[in-house]
Amino acid sequence: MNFAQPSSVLIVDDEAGIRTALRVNFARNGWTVETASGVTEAARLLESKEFHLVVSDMRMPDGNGLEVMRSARKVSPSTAVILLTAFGSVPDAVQAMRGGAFDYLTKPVSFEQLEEAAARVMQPVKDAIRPDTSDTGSIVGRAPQLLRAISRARAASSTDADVLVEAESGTGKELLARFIHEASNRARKPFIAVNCAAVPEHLLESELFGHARGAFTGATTAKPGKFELANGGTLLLDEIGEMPLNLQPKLLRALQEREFERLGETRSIKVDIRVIATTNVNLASMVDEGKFRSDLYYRLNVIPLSIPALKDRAGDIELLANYFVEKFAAKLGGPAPRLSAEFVDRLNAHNWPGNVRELGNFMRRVCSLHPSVLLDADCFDQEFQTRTKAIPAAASAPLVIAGAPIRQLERVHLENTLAMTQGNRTQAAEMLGISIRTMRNRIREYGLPPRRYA
Ligand SMILES: Nc1ncnc2c1ncn2[C@@H]1O[C@H](COP(=O)(O)OP(=O)(O)OP(=O)(O)O)[C@@H](O)[C@H]1O
Repeated sequence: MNFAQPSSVLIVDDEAGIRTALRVNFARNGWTVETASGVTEAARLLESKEFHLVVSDMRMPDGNGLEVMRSARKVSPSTAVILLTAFGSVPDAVQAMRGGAFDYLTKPVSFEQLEEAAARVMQPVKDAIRPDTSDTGSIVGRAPQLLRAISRARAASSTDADVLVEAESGTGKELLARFIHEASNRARKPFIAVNCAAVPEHLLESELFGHARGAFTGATTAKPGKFELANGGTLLLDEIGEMPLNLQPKLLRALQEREFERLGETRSIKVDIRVIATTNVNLASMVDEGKFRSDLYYRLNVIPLSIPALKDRAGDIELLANYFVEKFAAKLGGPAPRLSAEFVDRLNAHNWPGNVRELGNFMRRVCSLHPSVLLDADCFDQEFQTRTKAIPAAASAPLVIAGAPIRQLERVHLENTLAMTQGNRTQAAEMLGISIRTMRNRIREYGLPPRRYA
């Protein structure tokens, strides 16, 4: 099925006046417009033609906008859907985002607002590239899937709902969480991050909820937890899949009631926060395996967001490589080297299992070891070989035959790298461009002997 040309939009609303007004305005801006008066008619049109954009009212006599969105998804997952929700209806807005809407707008909607949202569907590039060289708040990229994630994050930021970001390690989950915070009306309040995998299990409860003086050995003073410190702002629960099962009921209650007690205290503390949780393991399968409570999963997953892996973002590898080169050059105070076409080809040919973090680390190494005006194929090869060379012949991992499952390849790559670093996980994680906790997760997942990789 081909897209109707040029930019095509389907307007779904039971009010004829709104349909006409939107038809006229979209057409004036060069869009090809079709309209439907309800869910059934919309479904019929969606089956006959593919649209770039669907703008649908949320509540209609024969159904709702979520059903229109489902019909669109079924035939064309790439069609963006903007839902128009009733003024002040937070549940509608949250439902729209949960259902995967590109954006939602609150009625009464001005055509300018709608055109602005629609423009993001069609011309998202300039919107997403921010020439900011600080470590936060700048999400570089223009791949459509990334832009969609950013748009959804922007839409989520104007609700107060909790968000769950599921994506591979190093794809920018924390960056997206900061983006949501900064775009929200909590921006002037604290953004507090807790890495659930990095805090030792026995300290996590007090880290999150605080403790009274004397609550446990070593608790010489009372201390507030991250929930309290984030009051008014946003709490990031990074690597939520690492939350121990015994702590999950207390976390669930804190999320539901926004109320908890410090360890060793009976007084309840109330907070006003937005929680963003991130994970690079599939939480739904952890629920199936009984490792994560389903009620907590559903409570966290109010607005699901995902970020595509770097290898699936055509064009972004070069863009990011240039961004990192400029960033390092700015730090060192010199001009940024250019990337030769061969260098870029080689970058594009690699599959970056550690995603943007791995690319950033690689570019930093290349820039510091090859101070030249042009980074060419040789620079790439030398640096890449240094990373992958010297896998000891004795490495116990078997050879991988072409066509073997990717996971097998990853396992072997991991084993080889760990063998190369004599089992030093931190060093191996740095080389692979993944975080130490991802390394820990993979070692566990693949059942590699933990003591060898201390
Ligand atoms: N689109 C991007 N533009 C610029 N920098 C990025 C982008 N994505 C990621 N980065 C950078 O890559 C590094 C890793 O990003 P981040 O920590 O947000 O990833 P993550 O998915 O949370 O990783 P992990 O799961 O390992 O915690 C950071 O230095 C971040 O600034």
